This record gives sequence, C-alpha cells and structure tokens, in this order.
Amino acid sequence: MKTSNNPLMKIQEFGQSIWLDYIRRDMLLSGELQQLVDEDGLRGVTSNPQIFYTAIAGSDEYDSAINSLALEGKTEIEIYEALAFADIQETADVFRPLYDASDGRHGFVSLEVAPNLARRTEDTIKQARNYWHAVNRPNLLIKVPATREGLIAIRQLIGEGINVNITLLFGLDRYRDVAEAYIAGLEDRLASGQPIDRIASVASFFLSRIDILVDPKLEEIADKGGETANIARSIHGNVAIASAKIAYQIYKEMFSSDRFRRLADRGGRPQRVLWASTSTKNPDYSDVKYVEALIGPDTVNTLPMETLNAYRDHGEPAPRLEENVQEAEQTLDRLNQIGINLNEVTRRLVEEGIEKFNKPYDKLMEELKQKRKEALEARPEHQQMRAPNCREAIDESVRSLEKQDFVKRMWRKDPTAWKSDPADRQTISNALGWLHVADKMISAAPHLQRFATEVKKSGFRHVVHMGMGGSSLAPLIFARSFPLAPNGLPLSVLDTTDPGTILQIERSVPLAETLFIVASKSGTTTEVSAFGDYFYERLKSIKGSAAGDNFVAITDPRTPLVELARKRNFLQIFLNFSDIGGRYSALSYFGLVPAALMGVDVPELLERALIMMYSCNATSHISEESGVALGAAIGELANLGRNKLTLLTPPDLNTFGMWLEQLLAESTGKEDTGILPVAGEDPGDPEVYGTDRNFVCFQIGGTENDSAANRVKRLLDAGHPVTTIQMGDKLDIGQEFFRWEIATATAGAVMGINPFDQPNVQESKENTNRLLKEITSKGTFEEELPGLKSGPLSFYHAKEGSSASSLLRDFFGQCSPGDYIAFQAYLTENSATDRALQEMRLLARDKLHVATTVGYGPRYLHSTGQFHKGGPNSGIFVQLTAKDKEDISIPGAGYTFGTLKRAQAKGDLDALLRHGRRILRIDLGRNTDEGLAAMQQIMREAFKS
Ligand SMILES: O=P(O)(O)OC[C@H]1O[C@](O)(CO)[C@@H](O)[C@@H]1O
Ligand SMILES: O=C[C@H](O)[C@H](O)COP(=O)(O)O
Repeated sequence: MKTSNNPLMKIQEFGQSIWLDYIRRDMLLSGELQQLVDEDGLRGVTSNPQIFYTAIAGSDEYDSAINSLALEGKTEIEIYEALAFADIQETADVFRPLYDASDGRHGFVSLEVAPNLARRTEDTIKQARNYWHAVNRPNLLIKVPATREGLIAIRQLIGEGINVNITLLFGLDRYRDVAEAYIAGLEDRLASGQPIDRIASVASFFLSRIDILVDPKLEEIADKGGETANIARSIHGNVAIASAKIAYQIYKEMFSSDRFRRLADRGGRPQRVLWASTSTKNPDYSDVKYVEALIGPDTVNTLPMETLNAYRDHGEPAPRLEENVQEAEQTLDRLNQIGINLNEVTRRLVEEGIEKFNKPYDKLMEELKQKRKEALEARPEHQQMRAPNCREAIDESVRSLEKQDFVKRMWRKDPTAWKSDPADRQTISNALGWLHVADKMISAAPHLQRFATEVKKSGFRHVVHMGMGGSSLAPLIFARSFPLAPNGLPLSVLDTTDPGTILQIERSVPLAETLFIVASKSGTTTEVSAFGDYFYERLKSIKGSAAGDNFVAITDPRTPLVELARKRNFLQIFLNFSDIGGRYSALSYFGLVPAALMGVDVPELLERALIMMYSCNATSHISEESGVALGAAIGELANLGRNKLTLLTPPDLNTFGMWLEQLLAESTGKEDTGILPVAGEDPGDPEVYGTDRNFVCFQIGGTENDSAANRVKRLLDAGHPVTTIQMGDKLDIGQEFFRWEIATATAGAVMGINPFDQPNVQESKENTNRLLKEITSKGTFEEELPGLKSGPLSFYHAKEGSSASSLLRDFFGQCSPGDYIAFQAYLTENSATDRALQEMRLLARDKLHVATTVGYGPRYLHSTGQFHKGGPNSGIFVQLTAKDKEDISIPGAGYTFGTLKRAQAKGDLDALLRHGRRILRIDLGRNTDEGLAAMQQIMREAFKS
C-alpha cells in the first residue's frame, strides 16, 4: 500500500487498523465505501442498532426494498433483518479481497444481535447462529454484549466457530472475563477437534461514554472545593483513556500467557481490542481525542464518519498507547480515592448502553411497522379476472408457472424461462433491463424535473417528440390523455411519414421556440432520422448554426444518433439503458423525458410503477392481482383460441390501447401464434363478438359506472372472459405500464415464444428500402395497375369483380370465425378520418362477427405489423392509401415524405403477400373524406343482404 501523508494511512504503520463505525446503502451504491478502502486504507466496518436506525429511518433509500419485503409477507423484524443482512453482505464483499489478502486478519464487518436479547443467553446464541448463517460471509463478526449472560454466549459461539465482536464493554474486570470467555471458547473448540486458525474476535472497549458519565461527577466534586476538588480536576476527561491504556496492558498479559501460547501454536489468534464509542461528545475536547491517545500495535479503532474526516484532516499519528501507563493507573486510583467506584460506573454504563440501543431498535421497528402497513395498503389497483369457462385452464397455467419458478427465474434474468435456443437466449438476456428501470429512474427523476424547468425558463414554448413504436407511444399517451400541467410545455408527437401530418405539426408550433426530441433506441430508424433531418434543416434556416439548441436525443449509448447529436450540438443527449427493448421502454428516458417536459409528476408515476413491481416480485406464490397472473390468463386464453384481447377503455385512455398494441402484438405475434389487442373498437352487444375474444375493461377513478358494470355482466353471461382493471387516476398509467410489461413477458412464456424479438418487422423495411433505392436510381418505383376503379376509389390486388360492392362482398366473404380485419390507413390522422374508419370497422364487425383493428401507417408497422406477418394467418387486410395534397422533401434523401410513405405501404403489402395473407389495397383518390365516404357506401351495399 502506498505511504502517503494521509494520517489515516499512516496510523497503520503503528499497527492499528481503522474501521468505520457507520453503514448506509448509498455508500455502497455510490462507491464511497470502496473509495474509503482505497484512499484511506479502511480495514473494516462496525454497525449497531442506532446506526441502522439512522440509515433506514433517516432516508428513503430503503423504501422500495421495504415495500417489496412487506408485500412478500415479511414482518417488521424480518424486514429489518433482510435490509441489514443485504447491507452487511455487500459491505463484507467490498472487504473480501482485503480479508483474503491478509489471511483473514483484516476486512471485517460487524452485525449486532437484537439489543433486547442482552440478558438472554440462549436467545442470543440462537440469533447469533441465525445471523451468521444468513449473512454467510467469513469476514463477519457477530456483536454480542459483554453482559454476564453475554459472556456464556461468547464462549459458546467461539466454540462453534462463529466470529464475535464483544460490544458494550466498559470495565476492566469485565474485560478480563471477556478475554477469558474467548480463550475458553477456543479451548473448547480445540478439544472438540475443530480448527481454530480462522476464528476472529475483537473486544470493543467503549470510551467516550465513560467520560460522559464520570466527568459530571468529577465536576460536582471539583465544585465542592478542597483537596478532593484538585484531584477531581486533575483527572477530569482522562478516565476513559486511562482505562483503555490499562485494558491494553491486560490484553498483552492475557495474550502472551502460556495458556494462550498453546492456542497460538495451533493457529489461534489474539482477540484484538477495538476502541469504540470514539466520537467526542464533549465539545471542549479535541475531536480526535479518542484516536490520538490510543494508537498501538494489534489494535482497532472504529470511527464514525465525522471523526474519520477530522482525523484525515488534522490527525497526528504516533504510537502513544503505551506512553504514561503509570499515570493511567494513578488516574484510576485517584478516581477510587475520591469515592467514584469505576466498577459501579461501568455496571451503570452497561445498563444504559443496553437501553441506548434498545431505543433506536424499537423506534426502527415502529417505523418499519408503519411503512409495512402503508405498503400493504398501497397494493396495486384492483385487477379482477373472470373467465366463465376457462378458469381451470388458467389456474393450471398459474400452477405450472409456479412449479417452474417462473417469476424468480424472470427476476434472475434467466433466458431459459422463455427459450433455450442460444440465439434467443442472447436476445432475452439483453432485453430484461425494464424489470428494474423504475427503480433506477427514481433517482434520475429530479434531474429530469430540473431539465424541464430549465427548458421552460430558457424560453421554449412547445415540445415535439419524434419516434416510432415503443419510442413514441408512451409519449403519445401523455400528449393525448394527460392534462398539461401549469409548469409544463404542450407536447406533440410525430410518428408518421405522412406529409400532411408533418406539415400540420410544423404549422401549429412556434418553430424557433420548440424543442424537438429525436427518440430512437437504435438511432437508425428511417422515419426518425428523416424527421430529425427535416426539422433540423428547418431550424437551421431560422437559427443557423445554433439550430442544435432546439434538439434533444434519446438513444442507446454509441448509436449513430449519439454521433449526430454531438455533431449538431444538441442541447442534451439522454443515453438510455441498452438492455431495454423499444417496446418495454415506457418507464425509461423514452417515456419520462417528454412526460417531465409536460409537467407530469414523474416521481409519482414511478412510485405507482414500483407498487406493481413489488407485487410482481420474486415470490414463489403468484398473486391474483399481479401482472404475472394477468399474463398467465391472457397467454392461456390465447392458447385456447381467445387471442383477440379486446380493450374497453374510457375514451380519454384510448391511446393507452395503442401503446398496448405495440407491446403485445409485436412481442407475441410470431411463430404463427400471438395475441392481437383490439383497441379503440366501440363496444357492441355480446352477440357481435366471436368466441375468439378476451376482454379487458379499464375503469378510472371511483367505482365502475352502471353501464360499464352492465356491459361486463352481459359479456360474462355470454361466456366471454373479462378482466376488469380499476385505475385510481391517470398517474396509475405508471402501474399499468409495468403490469402489462410483466403480463406480456409472462404470456410469452405461457405461449412458448420469445417475447423480446420482432423477427418479421424487418421484412417490410427491406422491401421499402429496395423501393427507395429504385426511386433514387430511376426516379420512381413501379406500382401495379388497379383491378377496378369505382368513383374516386381504385382497388388493387382484387380479384376482378363486376362492381366494387361485389368485390368487397367477395373479399370480406373470405372471413371465417377467428379471423380479424385490419384497416391499415396510410392517411393523415384527424377526427373525421378517425370517425370514418370507426364506422367501417363497426360495419364489418357487426356483419361478420370478427374482430377489427385500425392502425395508421407507418405507425402500425412498429406495432401490430409484426403480428400481421408473424402471427396466425387469420388477418384480412384493407390497406387504404390516398394522394397527398402537399408533399415535402426529406433533406439529403432524394425523395419526399410522401414517397417514403408510399414505399412503406407497398413494402408491407409485398411482405404480407409473400406470407400468403389476404389483402386488398384501396386508394381513396385525391380527397380522403370523399374517398372514405364512398368506401363506406360501398361497404354498406356489400353487407346489405
Ligand atoms: O427506437 P427505435 O430503434 O427507433 O425503434 C423503434 C421501434 O421499431 C422497432 O424496433 C420495430 O418495430 C420497435 O421495436 C421499436 O419500438
Ligand atoms: O461498535 C461500535 C459501537 O457500537 C459504537 O462505537 C458506539 O458508539 P457511541 O458510544 O458513539 O454510540
């Protein structure tokens, strides 16, 4: 170890080890403890009930673990022990290299038995054994008090090979007893034929507490005057150190005895004295008083943080422990002479000491009891699943997950919980970061809020979030379903290449005062790069080289977007966690940066997510209200043919359905199976639904209203499974994100697929890229001719029909039970188009009794698109295109957004055809409204009879 001017390091040259009398989780997480080891030569840590009280009750660092343990059904004592064990284990691991390198001499961590056991030998032994085995680290010391009852325990525990730190040691006679108990324990062990070379023990001699008790007595005597007053004055403030010096002499005597030498010959190690209670409580004394005087070979001094810092700052190490020993003896004699009986004093100190640790221990238990109660009351919002005819199969699926220990394996990030093929294992291992992201983001939340405040303060008036699929749909929920907070900025989301929509956004925002977020995990998604380039050019034309000030990137580390953002001097780059797949990223920077900018209460949103996280945590039992149970149900129902997960949402939560589509459809729609979320389909009478439906009914705020309750009842009566989810308010979206992520992952396991890849998304992208290449070389790409024209409408890929209505009748006539109709609308999104599409899907559903979906292109490509191609061949696709009224160029691309959109539509169509899907493309002509009206008219005619 390097010698330095650091007094804490220098002290080691005199044979003393410095330990830290403090423990707290943030020191472990932040690396501060490691730094103390590296830079100050720290060689151990002690804890006590007061220290754990301060750490656990004095911060919120332990709260999420407390909630989680409470929900696992632990009592407050078990919670305390679990928290303490975890901290002690991690601390022991920090010191393990030192322990190993020093052949077990240094690097110890102490954990105290409950202070209320101080007078109970058997219980102390029992608990010490439990702690020893639970923590399971060779460099652990169990702290046992030096009470009469403790002495028996010490001997017994040492005999069993358990390391002991003797605490609450004040008196010299008791010190002899303690050393005797240790030696006797080693002898017992040797006699039973067991090795003693790795047994460690320290005797913690408490200092400042002696002076605290004795000094006022001395002052009283001094105040009375006379000869005794002089004596009292002469020893004031010296008694603790004098006792310690004599204790050290006793140590030397006992551990150089012939009796101990016999043990030493067999590897027995002396029980070192440890100076404890070394923070100066009397401000008149030096803050390093109990360090300077007691430096000597083979000793330990445990220092609280302030004393450690003070010593580093102005300690002057020298070997003083054996200086003035005679004077120390005189001090103790004088004490006796003026009528203060040190034995009595120390007896009182032991009693007070027990009490002093009992109090914080009891207070901590009270605190944990309260937090436990709050955690149990804050159970996730209500989830109730009723499945009239499938209950047994679902219960069986839950039991099977329990048997496979699925939940624990998921939390352990064991890929074989889903698939065992090496390629799948690789993707899965690298895709489970979302399990812990809410916990991580809690500490990033204040930073996000500060960032949002700064953005607003610097004059921004609007935010445009640009991304696709998982990178944009959570922000879309905030933009469309959350009210704008007074401290927030209005948020628009751009996730389409439709030039009409892009221009709409451009014209509705104050460009120079708009912050653009370029959000792409991969940093390579074509649409997102085009949005970024387009608006960057627009800003450059206004602000020149300062354009980057209006841009923020959210992306994974080391993507091309990071490079570009640096080159363009973006205002900020948020690096996300690379082990989170796009569609599971709602609670990461992708969802939370725009949320914070809108003024959404991000910490609260995360707290709600954490409640769900705890209820889905690694217990062997699967709770009925957890996301795991939901996943088991939707997965099993899909296996039974009920794979159209029909979402009944209050109107202002419709966008949540869109988020869920991308999560569930892209995750499960593969290997010819999958769950298709049906979002935004107006509810109908039970008879319009086929037996492929599974309903989820979301309610928000208060109890369910009569019409919703009635609807649920009618669906159940008709034999459909229905899950109801009651949300308290919109911030419960945080909880829903996590519930559904867990449910999706679980459903994937139940269905036997890998829910973390998207094997068929690429196909459409490749087709699109091929078409775009054609455009750049030939100026155009080839499009087939319509099979039929009718008014403004052109029909492609249709078998020739005598009329549009007969063509539609034939096309939809292919529908059989279990099929679904997907309207893919490459149109400008607005309420008139929404209404027309809604009308068309209801016409089809009510006539054909099949599920219907509507997705705007290219958004759906990053959502249901995977299911369309990779899921079962049960889709009937109606692709709607139209002529763009206006178009805009993508800078540097050589084509327009309109062309890109057309290439995307055709790219997907070609991919669907290649998969043998049934598809009809209808071009609506120049006027979308007219085209849609004509289309509805023809559908009505087709369905007339
Ligand atoms: O964030 P990125 O890399 O731009 O990807 C956007 C979306 O595209 C996909 O990779 C494929 O659809 C989604 O999983 C993802 O959410
Ligand atoms: O092991 C360490 C002791 O528990 C600690 O030093 C007691 O210190 P105090 O007297 O300041 O509480």
